Amino acid sequence: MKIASVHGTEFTYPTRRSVDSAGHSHPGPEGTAKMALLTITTDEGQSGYAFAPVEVIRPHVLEAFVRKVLIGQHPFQRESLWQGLEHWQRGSAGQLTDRALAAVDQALWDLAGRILGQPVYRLIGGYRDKVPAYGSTMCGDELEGGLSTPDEYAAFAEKLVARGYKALKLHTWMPPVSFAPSVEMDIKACAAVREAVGPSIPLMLDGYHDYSRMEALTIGRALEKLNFTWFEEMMNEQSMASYAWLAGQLDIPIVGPESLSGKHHSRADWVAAGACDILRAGVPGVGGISPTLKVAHLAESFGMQCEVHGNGAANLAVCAAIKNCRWYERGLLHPFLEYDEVPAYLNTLADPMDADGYVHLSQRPGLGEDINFDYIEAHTRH
Ligand SMILES: O=C(O)[C@H](O)[C@@H](O)[C@@H](O)C(=O)NO
Ligand SMILES: [Mg+2]
Repeated sequence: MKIASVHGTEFTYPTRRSVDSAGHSHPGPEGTAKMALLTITTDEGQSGYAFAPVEVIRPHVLEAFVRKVLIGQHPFQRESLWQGLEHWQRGSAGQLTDRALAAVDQALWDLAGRILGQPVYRLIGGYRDKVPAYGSTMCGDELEGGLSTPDEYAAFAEKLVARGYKALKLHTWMPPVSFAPSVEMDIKACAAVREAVGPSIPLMLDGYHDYSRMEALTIGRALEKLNFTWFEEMMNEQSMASYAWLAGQLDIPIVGPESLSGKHHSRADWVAAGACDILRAGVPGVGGISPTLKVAHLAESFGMQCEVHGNGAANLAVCAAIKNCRWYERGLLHPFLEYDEVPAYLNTLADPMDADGYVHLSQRPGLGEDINFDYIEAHTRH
């Protein structure tokens, strides 16, 4: 069995999510977005799939790098294929991104599951069949009735608890919001949510990502008084020393790194430097399911949790495969958007959550995404 073809299909789909100048998503008018579906097919006709941003797996990336490494190789040789792609990254002038490696690794895992007739979460560990979710809000905004005031965060938090979430994470206000960043507003939002949901619901803050050490310390001390569960990405993650300093000043667990590049390599440095109390890795951000597992196993070796960054079938599979991840990040959520609405390119949700706050793993072979191939075909940009 060998990999015979690799191709990307660019398609459009309707969305009400828009992205601000800092890359944060917010509700917006009904519009059209683009997505790509990566398909890796063997010489025996079996295919594995992964969704990715169009620019991540654009034709140049597939032709200049991915096909050179994959074509003619056994599809189960994932580690060798991943290492081959990582080798190409250094000389790619930034064209071969970690997210491209992630899409390829994800599609190879999906392919293996489809060929073997097994869900990927069982192939990579199979620790549990359902995972408790925390509701992860969108970043704050200036939309009346949205997430524009501490009281609106509090009202939304009550709705999320009523929906079944057993924990909540606030993304608060960030530029370009006119009054952001604001230490005072962040603390007020956290206090309002704690007041609204009561003392027993685990709460986390993932606010502005570039506070100074003293600003972060002020917020951290307030979160300790509010009995928050963790404090995430409050300073520039390129300064590991700042995180090590803050972790030494606070009792509340510091979570990271999320956005930092360097895959499992940089995360090993954070553990060695004591820069975080809980490690963080997401499949798109660290280059795939395979390196995310390496981060999770690294964390476990040091007695640490690894909280997986982000939603989606691949992140969910990792959460279900390992013991040292407490939550699945379900989001991003907003009062104006219905997260449970199935995207047009799927037939069913990748992460259905029951009334008790558990997300159940699909038993479909592969990553379990119920892909609407007819929709994608009909909306493909040729
Ligand atoms: O910074 C962002 O765009 C969001 O916060 C996003 O990364 C969100 O998924 C997050 O930080 N989760 O922890
Ligand atoms: Mg985060």
